[in-house]
Amino acid sequence: FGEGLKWKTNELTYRIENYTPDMTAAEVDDSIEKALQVWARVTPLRFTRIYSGTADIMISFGAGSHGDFYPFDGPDGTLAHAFAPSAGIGGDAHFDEDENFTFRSTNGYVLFLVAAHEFGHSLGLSHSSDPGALMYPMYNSQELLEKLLQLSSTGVCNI
Ligand SMILES: O=C(O)[C@@H](Cc1c[nH]c2ccccc12)NS(=O)(=O)c1ccc(-c2ccc(I)cc2)cc1
Ligand SMILES: [Ca+2]
Ligand SMILES: [Zn+2]
Ligand SMILES: [Zn+2]
Repeated sequence: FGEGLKWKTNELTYRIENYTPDMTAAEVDDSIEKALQVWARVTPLRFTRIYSGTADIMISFGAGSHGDFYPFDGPDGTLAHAFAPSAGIGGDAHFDEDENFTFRSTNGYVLFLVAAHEFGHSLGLSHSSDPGALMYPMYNSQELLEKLLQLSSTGVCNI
């Protein structure tokens, strides 16, 4: 997804375009904000939420073919994808509505973790080979959830 590009400014806007029925709107908002905070802690970036118009990072849920050239594949498989920094679709993050996203419980995909991973791509990062890394290509909730919750408490981070 066009890795390696960087954002020109440190002030980025994001917009949550729609919600998943798997969680309450407040839980989705909280998951997205926390996922962005993870990156705000380790970069000079600042994220501002907007409620209309076009944001740098447009966040939406969709299933199957949802308007770009990367249709989703039903339950499991691809969970989400995000586009590297650029105008238009760049930075946008799409989440596969056919997945069961959860707030904190592990009987589904923890939205906070998937979003944090996707926003890494939105910032131009590619995958890491370190299995403990947030940008590891495989979703592994337990270890990372502890690490990220510890991060949000101590501020130390080795993503
Ligand atoms: O990696 C992704 O962002 C997507 C899209 C994708 C597929 N191949 C590539 C290659 C390069 C970049 C993105 C993608 N693949 S995915 O299977 O939907 C996927 C999403 C999130 C995660 C993930 C979530 C949470 C943690 I912690 C670590 C990984 C792994 C795999
Ligand atoms: Ca899927
Ligand atoms: Zn998409
Ligand atoms: Zn990824």
